[in-house]
Amino acid sequence: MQENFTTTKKTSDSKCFFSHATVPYDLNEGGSVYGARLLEWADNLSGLVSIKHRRGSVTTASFDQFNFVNPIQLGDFIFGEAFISGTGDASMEIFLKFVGEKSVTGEKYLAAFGFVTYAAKKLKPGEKVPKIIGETDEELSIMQGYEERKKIIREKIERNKALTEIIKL
Ligand SMILES: CCCCCCCCCCCCCCCC(=O)SCCNC(=O)CCNC(=O)[C@H](O)C(C)(C)COP(=O)(O)OP(=O)(O)OC[C@H]1O[C@@H](n2cnc3c(N)ncnc32)[C@H](O)[C@@H]1OP(=O)(O)O
Repeated sequence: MQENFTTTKKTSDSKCFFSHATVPYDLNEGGSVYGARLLEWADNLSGLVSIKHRRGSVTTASFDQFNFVNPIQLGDFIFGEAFISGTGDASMEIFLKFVGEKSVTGEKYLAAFGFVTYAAKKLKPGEKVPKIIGETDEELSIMQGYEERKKIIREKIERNKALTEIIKL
């Protein structure tokens, strides 16, 4: 019998949010938030988004890019947001951003943003991840660049094949 897969979903079906008040445990020796803490939150947030989008198991394929724009200081609030910004057959690209906020003045700044690719696991024969429909102006603008980013990823994957041949174990 033919399986009936959900073929399209909206960004709001899977969008996820993160909020946190910076504590000493988050800091590097320079007194700002340790980059790897942000990467951990980013991986977790994008994992949730991709699971909600495909409603099945997923794995992180690549941090395609991650940009640390401004350091986050002790006591600042951090607000994260992530949504599906493009889909392939088995892959989901997640855009995410972290916005810092001074807890007393409310002043906001862009702390970091990036793109992470997740791959769906255990797809059934003929199944693809659902396509994505953007809803806000910001989502639609970011989604416009997906095909160009995917082209770069395909080229990277090809180059990596050659690299993995020469990496010594
Ligand atoms: C049921 C649920 C319960 C859940 C319960 C709750 C749990 C609460 C979770 C909280 C959220 C935390 C989530 C943490 C998630 C980890 O921590 S995952 C751990 C780290 N990641 C890994 O260990 C992955 C290791 N790598 C691999 O397994 C394989 O290399 C991969 C990534 C699956 C790719 O395998 P492959 O054979 O190359 O697969 P292939 O079919 O060629 O490619 C599949 C797609 O991935 C894309 N892709 C492959 N490599 C790359 C790359 N390097 N760059 C970009 N795209 C790539 C391909 O282009 C392709 O896309 P499409 O063109 O089909 O759309």
